[in-house]
Amino acid sequence: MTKPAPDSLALLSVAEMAGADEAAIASGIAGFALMERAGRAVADAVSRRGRPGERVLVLCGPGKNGGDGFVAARLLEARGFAITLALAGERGQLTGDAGEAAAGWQGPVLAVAEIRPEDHAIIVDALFGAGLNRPLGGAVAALVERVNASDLPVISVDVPSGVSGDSGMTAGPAIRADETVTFFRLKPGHLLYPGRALCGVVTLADIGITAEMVFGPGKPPPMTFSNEPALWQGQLPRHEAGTHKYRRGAVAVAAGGLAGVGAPRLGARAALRIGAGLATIICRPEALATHAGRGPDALMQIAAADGAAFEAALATRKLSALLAGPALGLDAMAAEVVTAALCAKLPLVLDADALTVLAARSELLEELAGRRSVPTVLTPHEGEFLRLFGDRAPYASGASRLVRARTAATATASVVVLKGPDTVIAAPDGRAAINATGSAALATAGSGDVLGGIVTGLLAQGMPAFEAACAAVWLHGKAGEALGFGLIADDLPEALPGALRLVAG
Ligand SMILES: NC(=O)C1=CN([C@@H]2O[C@H](COP(=O)(O)OP(=O)(O)OC[C@H]3O[C@@H](n4cnc5c(N)ncnc54)[C@H](O)[C@@H]3O)[C@@H](O)[C@H]2O)[C@H](O)CC1
Ligand SMILES: [K+]
Repeated sequence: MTKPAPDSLALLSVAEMAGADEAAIASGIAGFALMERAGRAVADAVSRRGRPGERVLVLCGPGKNGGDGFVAARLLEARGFAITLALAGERGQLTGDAGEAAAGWQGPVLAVAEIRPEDHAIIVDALFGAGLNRPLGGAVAALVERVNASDLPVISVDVPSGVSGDSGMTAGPAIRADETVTFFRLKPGHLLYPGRALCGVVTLADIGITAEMVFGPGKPPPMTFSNEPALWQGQLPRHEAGTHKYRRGAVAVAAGGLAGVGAPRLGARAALRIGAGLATIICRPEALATHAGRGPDALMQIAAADGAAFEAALATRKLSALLAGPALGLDAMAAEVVTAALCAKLPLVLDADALTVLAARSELLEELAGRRSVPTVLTPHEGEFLRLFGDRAPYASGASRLVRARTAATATASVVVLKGPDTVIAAPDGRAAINATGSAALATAGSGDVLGGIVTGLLAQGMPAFEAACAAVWLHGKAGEALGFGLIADDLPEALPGALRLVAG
């Protein structure tokens, strides 16, 4: 059993965050005390950006997000800022902690239609947070557009108004913030686009809720994480001094013919660079000479003329993991290779063409579900995901990437890496992680082939599938960051030793 992931990386859904609130209150902290601390954290963020005397516009909504705003307004006025407070809603409707916070505000409460954002230096967005339950409309939507058009610095409370805390998605207008102050733990919406971009810098404030209260004995373990080294570093392969190449695992990469020689080699090189002891390309006979003529010398190649020969090649080699997909082809031979790959009891990564082949043959998808006991990782990008799972709920591209990846992982009994600028890694057991490393520089031909090779290389060294996929995505991103724009996929394997040094214990 792998050691439990650190709760410091936990991401909490809106509902889980409400549970954290309740746990804190059950432990004896008054709900209003939480709001006071939340409002203070917001006031501190404004104080870091502005100077007393400056005009601050505080936009409050009808619920507790607005309550945080009322507290922040009161504290900022006491610090010498000139506060304009506007309420989207009726003051008489404010109840509970928000009503108490509003009662603490002695200044005027304007209507949304009365204010001019442009007359201020800083704007606090305390309109909607965890309670957003429909697209912003009417006067509030118009206000959001005016705030965004003002180009003034905006500090959002909890999440930018209009952004879903669970998915990061926006169904209508949404505030574009320079900074978002949130509480206790991040939400998925802080790391999933467009929410991640709309948040600006996310500041995590301690409002008195402790890990003990939320993750302590008897509480369910966290299942959603920010993809950071602490999540998998302990499972990275370690090689003692006396090791040898066979101990470091042997990778095979199923390749196609002459049409795509480069892609499988990128995967194989990445597997070697991440630490696999051996890598062999199994290609079609017409491509053998081409593969043989290319470096690195550590890379071997053999030919397989059909599915049976491929299966025999797998059976006669002491392999530890297999990558199938990069430039595999989409013809009958490719389908035979994917079938053989699924039937071999080898840790397996399916990428690119193998996913397209899988999508075209539903019987193979059933084979996948039968591989419960063998580590299997699928690494689709958006298009491959939709081809595999269809564009219907809950897989549809309009749904939360977290939900989509999780559902796919359960359906295929495989780890699913839904690639993108906010790659989500989901395991069949319900765990999921959202990645934040990398940059647009990685959107280049062959980048995915390298990622597939890194995952395969880590599986070959015995790393569990979910942790191997999380580590691979993180390292791939870091390699891309180190190289920056101008990188081509060929550079990525060579940048892996540097990325590994960031996490080498
Ligand atoms: N531990 C914590 O996380 C703390 C969180 N706090 C703050 O509480 C809010 C959540 O407050 P809640 O009252 O549940 O919801 P909101 O204030 O976000 O929304 C208010 C209300 O608005 C209605 N509504 C929803 N969507 C729309 C819409 N599109 N148009 C109009 N009206 C809408 C709906 O009825 C909502 O109930 C959280 O974000 C934190 O900021 C605590 O203050 C501190 C501890
Ligand atoms: K907000």
